[in-house]
Amino acid sequence: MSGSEMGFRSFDPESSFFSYPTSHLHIEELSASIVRSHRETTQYRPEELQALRWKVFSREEIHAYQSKSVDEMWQHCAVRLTDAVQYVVEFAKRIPGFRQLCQNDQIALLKSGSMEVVLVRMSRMFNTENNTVFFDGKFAGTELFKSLACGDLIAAVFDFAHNLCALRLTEQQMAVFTALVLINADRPCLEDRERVQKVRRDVELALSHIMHRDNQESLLHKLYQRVPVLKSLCALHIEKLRWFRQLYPLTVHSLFPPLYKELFGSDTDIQSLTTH
Ligand SMILES: O=C(O)[C@H]1CC[C@H](C(=O)N2CC[C@@]3(S(=O)(=O)c4ccc(F)cc4)c4ccc(OCc5c(F)cccc5Cl)cc4CC[C@@H]23)CC1
Repeated sequence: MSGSEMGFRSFDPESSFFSYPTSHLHIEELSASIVRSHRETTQYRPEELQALRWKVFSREEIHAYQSKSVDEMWQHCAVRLTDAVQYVVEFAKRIPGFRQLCQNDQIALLKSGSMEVVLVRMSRMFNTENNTVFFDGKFAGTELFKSLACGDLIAAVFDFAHNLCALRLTEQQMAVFTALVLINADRPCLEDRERVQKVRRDVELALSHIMHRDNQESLLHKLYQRVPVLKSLCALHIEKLRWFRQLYPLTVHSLFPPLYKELFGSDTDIQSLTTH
């Protein structure tokens, strides 16, 4: 295979232009557009979160959350999760290559990956010094979520956020990592797996390019190690939702956001995720 077929323009001795392998330029552009999409579709900037870092809930406020009924607190979190997922849908739509995928595959990737991206994004909202997460305008510890009656899931969600937050990813690294979490050719129900793999390949190159540039290649394997934990967290969430729906079928049916039910309810077809 010749250089030009591999996407390399040969050096032209006449012109002063020393050509980069086009793939490098393409990867640079891809990284920049993913970072821009991330910045445009996250609800809080790192500097805002930094400024709010020590704004924690008072004992009375925590008690108020703990006094909520199970179904009320579940509904509250379901609404917040659905809101966060909508930002992830916006993020996905702005990733070059994602929109070129067929509608079915865009929806399949969002259905299986959006919760994982939200959980990765949550690590930006975490304070490892007092083990709290930004929630409803202040930082909250696990005890605030007691009325959800799923302490093991909450503990696992906090644990994941803590470990990822401890890696101190930059916004650029976080942006490209979330694109990688989303664009996964092993997801179920994909029509054109090859196409997804091709888009993923470029995002993988973008992540290693950024980590190399930041001299933090050692973080790459730590990041890849966190991915299976995401999968188990989402499985645990679905398991808890089944338990919750048995107890409170009406709450789920009439008070949970339709998008939440489409994403996390069992095999309902997706209406509101259509990404045109
Ligand atoms: O876009 C941004 O910038 C950010 C905005 C804020 C986003 C964020 O952190 N989040 C979006 C909503 C929220 S949360 O803030 O409500 C929250 C909930 C529990 C926690 F321990 C911590 C936070 C959330 C909601 C439900 C959930 O699983 C489904 C679920 C359960 F697990 C358990 C019971 C009921 C339900 Cl339904 C998991 C998470 C984790 C991510 C959290 C992250 C992205």
